[in-house]
Amino acid sequence: TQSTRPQRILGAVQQNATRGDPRSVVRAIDQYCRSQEWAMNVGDEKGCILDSVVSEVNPSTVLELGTYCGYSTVRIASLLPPHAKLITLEFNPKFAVIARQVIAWAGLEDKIQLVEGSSGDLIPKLKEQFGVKAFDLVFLDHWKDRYLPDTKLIEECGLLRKGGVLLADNVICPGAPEYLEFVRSSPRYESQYFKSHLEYTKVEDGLEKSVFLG
Ligand SMILES: Nc1ncnc2c1ncn2[C@@H]1O[C@H](/C=C/CNC(=O)c2cc([N+](=O)[O-])cc(O)c2O)[C@@H](O)[C@H]1O
Ligand SMILES: [Mg+2]
Repeated sequence: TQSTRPQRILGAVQQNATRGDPRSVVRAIDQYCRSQEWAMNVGDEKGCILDSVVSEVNPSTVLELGTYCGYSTVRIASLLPPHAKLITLEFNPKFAVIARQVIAWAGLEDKIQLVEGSSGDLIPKLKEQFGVKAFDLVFLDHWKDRYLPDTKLIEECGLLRKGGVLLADNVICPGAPEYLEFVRSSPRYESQYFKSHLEYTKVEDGLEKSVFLG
């Protein structure tokens, strides 16, 4: 039977990456998606910007919205300090199954908690169910029309600490215009655009980093 793109991405990891070596997992996915078939991973170019923001924030707790195959999940977690935790939300069970195997291949199960369900349902439960106090970093990479409602939900639930950082992928392509307008005009955020390119292409895209001022 025909395999799916996420299954083929997992295959590329299992064939080309070293078990327990997260950066080799990231490299294997980028090589596959650049040479064989495009996929919506944040990718290697924007990934370097992601790495620099993660290293600068040096977060203890990270929230990722939209796991997909786990590329950015592994990329972020590979840079976290020893006791830091990353919670990633994914509502498509078929993607979650793949992402769990990619995370396991990278040997990062202890740092990453993949929770299946929709962000709108799960965000209000994160405090009580997962003992989360507040996030130091949120990486938004799910449906683009959910960026703004979920940001407001995260604020309402008191899940973002003062000085906490929102980092949003695809603010140009496919684009998240309402989100961008909100974080750039709100006095409660200090926003900065990192110009780059859509993964594996020459099309313009970028990341928006927004510091929550409380
Ligand atoms: N509310 C929610 N709660 C939990 N999981 C959710 C969710 N909404 C979506 N998801 C999951 O997040 C991923 C969607 C990403 C959309 N990205 C994109 O559509 C995308 C498109 C392009 N592109 O078209 O060039 C490039 C990119 O970098 C992109 O991220 C999928 O795995 C989906 O199942
Ligand atoms: Mg993206």
